Amino acid sequence: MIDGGRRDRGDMNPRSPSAAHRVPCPATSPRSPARRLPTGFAPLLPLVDAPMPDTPVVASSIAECRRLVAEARWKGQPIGLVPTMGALHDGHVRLMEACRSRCGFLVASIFVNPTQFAPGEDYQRYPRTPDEDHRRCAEAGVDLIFEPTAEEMYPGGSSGTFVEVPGLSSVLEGRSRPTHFRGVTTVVAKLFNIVRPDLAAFGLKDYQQLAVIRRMVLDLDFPLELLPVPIVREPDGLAMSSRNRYLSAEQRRAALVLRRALEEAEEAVVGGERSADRVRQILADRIESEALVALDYAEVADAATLEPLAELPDASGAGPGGVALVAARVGTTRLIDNAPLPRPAP
Ligand SMILES: Nc1ncnc2c1ncn2[C@@H]1O[C@H](COP(=O)(O)OP(=O)(O)OP(=O)(O)O)[C@@H](O)[C@H]1O
Ligand SMILES: CC(C)(CO)[C@@H](O)C(=O)[O-]
Ligand code: BAL
Repeated sequence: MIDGGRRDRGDMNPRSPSAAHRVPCPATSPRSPARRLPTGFAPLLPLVDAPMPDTPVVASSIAECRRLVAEARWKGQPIGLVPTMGALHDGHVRLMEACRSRCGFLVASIFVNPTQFAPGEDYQRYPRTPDEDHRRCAEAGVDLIFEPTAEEMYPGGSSGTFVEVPGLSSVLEGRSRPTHFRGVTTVVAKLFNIVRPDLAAFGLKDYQQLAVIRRMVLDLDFPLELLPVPIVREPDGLAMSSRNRYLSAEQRRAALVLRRALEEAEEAVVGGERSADRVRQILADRIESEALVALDYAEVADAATLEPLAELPDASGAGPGGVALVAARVGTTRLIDNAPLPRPAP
């Protein structure tokens, strides 16, 4: 059972500074007024072995991560986990804040997972911003950053075992990225086994990813609660994404068409449209009207099973109803977005 908010981190100092170290907390952080030390001391902070309650510890080994989480669990603190691939933005911070408010000890993992990238995808050039990531984690109240190397997670370079959720993994994103979700579920299963969280937060921006992970948790009896977090958008509506930084100013403007298409689909359904095909057409027409954007898919699916709908379920029924999901390329950058569709009046 998750309860919490209580933060007792006084014993969190790692005994082995070589295996885990503390993130120097920014002097401006509201969380750590006691840590405003003279500048000259800053480089020594990771080596100091005295309690420093408001800064995350960074563990790069599985053993160290397990040891630190075990200490917190032993103290009765509910454990929260936010898995990320780094290049953190406000969407990630929202996940951390949502999880923070429900747990006593918050772990954020930062790992660009090679097994979810196909050859030719952007694994090598995926943005890596460790210093800024650590600063954001500190501000968001993360207690432990788990930041392993690829060799630590996949000794020898690959995994001998994969976790797969067939069906759900092969539609939509899975059609364009056939090995993607197998890599996601494998690494998330590993993270769940390493951290053994009570609560794990995932963003609704990656709607299908959450559906796949939910199914894995159910089928493999992971003893944890999933916390879905709504999409965080830029003020102009673009869904925040680490990959947005690949976009030129012109592409950034063009990418707004994804959100506009979703808004038009919602408006059509509010106006009484029941045909999923017509809503798909609205999505596709809007996205294809933007010359810099190449549509990958525009789907209207059941919000729980992700099966394509023929008709949008009306307000006489119960349950989640429909969801519109879109993916497109803007130059070489692949972006996704989605929106729940309201239930039209019967
Ligand atoms: N705008 C957002 N709103 C809510 N959650 C988000 C948002 N962006 C990412 N997340 C969530 O953060 C977690 C980590 O995602 P990830 O590190 O891949 O970031 P990302 O911005 O989605 O990157 P990418 O550009 O590679 O898709 C996932 O659960 C993801 O759904
Ligand atoms: C869940 C995840 C961290 C697994 O690598 C990744 O797919 C992501 O960042 O959404
Ligand atoms: N957020 C999804 C990670 C990926 O595209 O690989």
